Amino acid sequence: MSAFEYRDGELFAEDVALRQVAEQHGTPCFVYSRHAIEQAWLAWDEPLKDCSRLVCFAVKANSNLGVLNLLARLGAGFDIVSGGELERVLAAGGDPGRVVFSGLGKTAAEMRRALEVGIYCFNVESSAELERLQQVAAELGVTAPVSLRVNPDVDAGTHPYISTGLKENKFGIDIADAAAVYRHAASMPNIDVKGVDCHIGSQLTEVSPFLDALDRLLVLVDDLAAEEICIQHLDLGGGLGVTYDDEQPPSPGEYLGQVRERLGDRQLSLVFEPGRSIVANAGVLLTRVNFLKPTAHKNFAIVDAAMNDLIRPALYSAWMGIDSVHPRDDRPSQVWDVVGPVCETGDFLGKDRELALAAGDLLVVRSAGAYGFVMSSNYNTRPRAAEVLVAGNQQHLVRRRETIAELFAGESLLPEA
Ligand SMILES: Cc1ncc(COP(=O)(O)O)c(C=O)c1O
Ligand SMILES: N[C@@H](CCCC[NH3+])C(=O)O
Repeated sequence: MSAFEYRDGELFAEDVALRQVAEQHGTPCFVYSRHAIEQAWLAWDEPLKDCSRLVCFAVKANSNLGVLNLLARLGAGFDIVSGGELERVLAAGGDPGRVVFSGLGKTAAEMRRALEVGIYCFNVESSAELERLQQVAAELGVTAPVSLRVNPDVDAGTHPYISTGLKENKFGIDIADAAAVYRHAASMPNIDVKGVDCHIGSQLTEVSPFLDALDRLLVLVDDLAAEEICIQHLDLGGGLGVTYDDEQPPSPGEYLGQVRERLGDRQLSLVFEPGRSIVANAGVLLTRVNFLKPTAHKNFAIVDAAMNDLIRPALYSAWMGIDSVHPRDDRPSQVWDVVGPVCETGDFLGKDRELALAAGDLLVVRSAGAYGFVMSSNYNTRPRAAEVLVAGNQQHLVRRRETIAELFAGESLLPEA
């Protein structure tokens, strides 16, 4: 069963009509399917069942507490990139012992908190970060478990804004310098060298760049072993792509099979940090057509969701599927630009889409479960959308729509002159 299917001429999320979600919670609204998240999680976890592994959901892809709670109950670990994400994981019932901390700008306060709660590993991205972590760990009288995030200089073949493994990218430690940094790390009293890490980019639709990166990391692992620096785990990051349109990315099972083959008889635990491939196609953005505006040059469907709700089309020219919740064949279909009300020409959700529309219709933007709500903003003083998680015939409001008053909270007028 697919999570979002038409039944009797209207679109359902599991056993709930999306029309009903819109009536109950309004639009715009993100709707997630519990079943789809569970299935996507299993697609990662099952192929690794027989080995020492940690699958850490990349919280940046979708940090809703309900979603994190569901994944925590399934036994997921979490990949975080900020103190805020750590607190979300803890609030959602995640196990800090299954958390990896990525990101190239960790503050001393973030390091301290992560050490206090006992995370699984820090993915360290520079020598300067290593020095700071040593200092913070020494102040607390503990040792910090560390992987170095290595930049293997591999082209992920994805959008330049989400490619992270080339030497001109800001991420990771140049693979040519990695052995020296490991030697230094191994000599530090409060650093415990555990693993090696890389993440070469997001929305990869081929396995080969991952395998190129892996080959380079394995050379490093073997060189370090010869120096008696023992790497216990290999973290290959996230990055596996999904189908938005006609992409045909490998399944997690195919990808993991090829990775495991490459490892030979090395005794390495495996860590992965998938984000998009677990949640993207488990979510849609539900929106209502506010006005239709046909012009001599273009037809615009002005909907109540905008770039502040879903920025991927505006930011990466990303194509995301758009469908009617209740398609009608009694109207002619026409080609529409589906746009939001924000005062930017870049505020579109989709261009040149053939749809049979009338004002008041409900639409969904597909594949919006990853990098959707998490990248939303209050631009144009628009409240953030609600988030609903559907499970069978149940709807759970996992985040209510922001109120206008909340948008002002924390601001103040100037003192009187
Ligand atoms: C360090 C790190 N790990 C994991 C991810 C998750 O990537 P994806 O959502 O493509 O699986 C990202 C984002 O690209 C990342 O920067
Ligand atoms: N935000 C990006 C992915 C970023 C990956 C973060 N490392 C997207 O929507 O495709």
